Amino acid sequence: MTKRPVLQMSGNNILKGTIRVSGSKNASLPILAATLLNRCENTLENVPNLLDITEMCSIMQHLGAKVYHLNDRLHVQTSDITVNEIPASLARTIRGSILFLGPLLARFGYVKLPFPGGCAIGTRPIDQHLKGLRALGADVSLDGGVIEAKALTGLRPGEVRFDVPTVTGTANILMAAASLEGTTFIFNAAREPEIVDLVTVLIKMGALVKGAGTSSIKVCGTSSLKPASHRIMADRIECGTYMVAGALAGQPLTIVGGIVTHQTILQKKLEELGATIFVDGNTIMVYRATNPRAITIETASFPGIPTDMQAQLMTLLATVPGISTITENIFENRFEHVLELNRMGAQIRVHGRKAVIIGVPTLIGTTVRASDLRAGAALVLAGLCANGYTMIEDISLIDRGYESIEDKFADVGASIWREGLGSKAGLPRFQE
Ligand SMILES: CC(=O)N[C@H]1[C@@H](OP(=O)(O)OP(=O)(O)OC[C@H]2O[C@@H](n3ccc(=O)[nH]c3=O)[C@H](O)[C@@H]2O)O[C@H](CO)[C@@H](O)[C@@H]1O
Ligand SMILES: C=C(OP(=O)(O)O)C(=O)O
Repeated sequence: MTKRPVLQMSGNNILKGTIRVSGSKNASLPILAATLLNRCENTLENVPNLLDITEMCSIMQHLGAKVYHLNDRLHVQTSDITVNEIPASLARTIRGSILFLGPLLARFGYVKLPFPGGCAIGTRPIDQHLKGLRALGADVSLDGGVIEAKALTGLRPGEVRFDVPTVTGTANILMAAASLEGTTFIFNAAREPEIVDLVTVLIKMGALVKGAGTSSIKVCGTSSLKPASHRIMADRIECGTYMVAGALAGQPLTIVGGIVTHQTILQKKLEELGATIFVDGNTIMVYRATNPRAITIETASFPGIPTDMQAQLMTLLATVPGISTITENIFENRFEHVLELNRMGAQIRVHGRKAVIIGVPTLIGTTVRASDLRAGAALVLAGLCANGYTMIEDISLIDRGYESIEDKFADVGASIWREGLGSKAGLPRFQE
């Protein structure tokens, strides 16, 4: 009988040594989708070996792209894309599948795509993506969870004004606009670093883009985009997760390969809590908070505390004396990890969007379940510091976004291992 893999760890770990941050999942996904625009061979470095990337590449291959590794680079050849529909079986595996909407519509004037998958953390509407594409001349309909968009005479540049800043929505409009002759304006755009990384690639392809990283972006597109070669930025959520691990158990934990300027607010919060952090260039050294203080956290879009760090921070606050609070402002249903942390002895109550955390002396190891990617990461952090043995089930959710998490923590002294069939994240490398 197949035994699904689990992560196991013995508790009270001290983390000492150097841990390296991989390439960003949420930057790789739109950049992979953007390669559909130029009908060329593109070369990407630092693409992380993650389940979400494997799924994204499978969709690219379904569409007709050739995707293969050569000397640690991912080559993506998009000359022969013939398909402009994605079946539900592929689209529902990842949130990133929504990122094909803009590029396929721009390339073919038609796309049919079921609602995307991804972390179950709220309703995750896509009305802003559709509003943006309509502003560029698309005729969009929704039928039984399937999106169909047409622009039979082609999309046209225009003005897109988002009601809420959406990361993947901004990426979709940027990609479509980059391939349209003329100027498109995007207002209330997302300012996340992953948008800046995507824009860097679109500029390499030949689009002129101003304002990435601010809420107003101007795109002068071209219908003859060139091939691009790009090194994906470091994963700021993985980096943040290790910073929290350092604040929990670092003696010290040294994090390399991240981008310090992406962590300004997180660093301030960890220091407010009592962790000691030294920064030298992009090396971040984090010492455990020995006399931690309760703090208040609110998630926000960049440069605020990311919603993707909320669960990990909750683990950190679970054993801080006093009463801390976390308000989740981005997604309305992102507290599933509370049940599992409470199972480990935490005292957390949820009141709508606010979690009230009464610090307990220690967490206690037990069997828990990852309900989504970051909830899974939060449980890894909890298990590393708890008293006794912890087992985490449903770890494929963790493999969506953390490359070799158990190897990385084991290399800095943690007692953590994976068991069960398909034990190593088991991600197929695309053929050389
Ligand atoms: C693949 C990827 O990059 N995923 C990230 C991306 O998700 P994703 O792009 O799905 O998240 P959005 O930025 O779109 O969501 C931000 C907010 O806007 C709302 N909204 C969004 C779109 C829309 O059409 N209508 C609408 O109301 C959402 O409900 C949410 O409240 O940004 C999130 C917020 O930083 C991160 O947690 C995810 O890790
Ligand atoms: C929510 C996340 O991912 P996705 O948007 O791909 O579900 C995440 O990375 O934390």
